[in-house]
Amino acid sequence: MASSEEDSTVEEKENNKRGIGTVARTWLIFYNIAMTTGWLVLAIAMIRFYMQKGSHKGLYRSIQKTLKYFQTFALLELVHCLIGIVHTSMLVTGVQVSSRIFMVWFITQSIKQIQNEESVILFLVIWTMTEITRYSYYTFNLLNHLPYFIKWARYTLFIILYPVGVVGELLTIYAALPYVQKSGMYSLRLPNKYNVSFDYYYFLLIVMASYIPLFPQLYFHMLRQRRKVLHGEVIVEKDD
Ligand SMILES: CCCCCCCCCCCCC[C@@H](O)CC(=O)SCCNC(=O)CCNC(=O)[C@H](O)C(C)(C)COP(=O)(O)OP(=O)(O)OC[C@H]1O[C@@H](n2cnc3c(N)ncnc32)[C@H](O)[C@@H]1OP(=O)(O)O
Repeated sequence: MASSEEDSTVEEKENNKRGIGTVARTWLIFYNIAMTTGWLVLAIAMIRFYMQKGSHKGLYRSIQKTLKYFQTFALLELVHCLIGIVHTSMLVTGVQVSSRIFMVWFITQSIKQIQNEESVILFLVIWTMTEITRYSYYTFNLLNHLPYFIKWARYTLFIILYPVGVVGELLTIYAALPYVQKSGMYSLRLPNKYNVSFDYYYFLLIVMASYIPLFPQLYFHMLRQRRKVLHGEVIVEKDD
């Protein structure tokens, strides 16, 4: 009896340390386990596909449903941030999540002709490695049983994976450009009843250019997190 009271006090102290209650903590454990499982399922599906077919052609088509579900669920990360159950920047999370959603729904899913590009497989593999590590890190951390190698992997692998993932994404958008230009998809030409014009082709060029100022912000954010978590440095974050 005394020991279970002690256990719950330890748990309460841990929750207080993180500044979240038991309900929020339970939800986050469930969410992170679900996301780890989702990305593991994707990893296994990709490996099985490649082993059976010996080619990446058709791989995206075979995993698209799972990818769409789990990447779209990541929108909940903005909600977590908004309601204050995770202590992270809304801006950084917003850029990260929206760029992924955009890649899945408005590029790879919308433009079938590019689904067999090597660059699609590149970013898929990189995202999968990242997310398995990231969500398992959060899960073990919330359970207060965090193996050091997962912590190390979470705050080290991104050094290589992040830029490689960005290369995969940019090459994919680049491959989409001719199809977008030819089809005029998602574009609005004048004259029309709203009297506005929108050219998706030029929008994609702007998106590609926006990686130049935005990606370093994410990368340096992660480097600061790394110094804080792996080296215990006290970092005073600017209010972003
Ligand atoms: C509309 C068109 C838009 C187009 C925009 C174009 C702009 C393009 C520029 C952007 C390029 C992005 C490209 C990207 O997609 C490429 C890749 O991802 S490649 C793969 C490599 N990527 C990575 O390694 C980064 C992965 N992403 C992240 O890590 C996060 O998304 C990020 C928001 C970047 C950083 O995370 P965060 O600030 O949350 O850092 P921490 O993980 O250290 O967490 C901070 C604290 O919050 C707690 N936390 C966060 N999430 C959870 C959770 N789910 N459950 C529990 N706890 C959570 C965490 O524990 C920390 O708490 P504490 O400090 O108390 O320990």
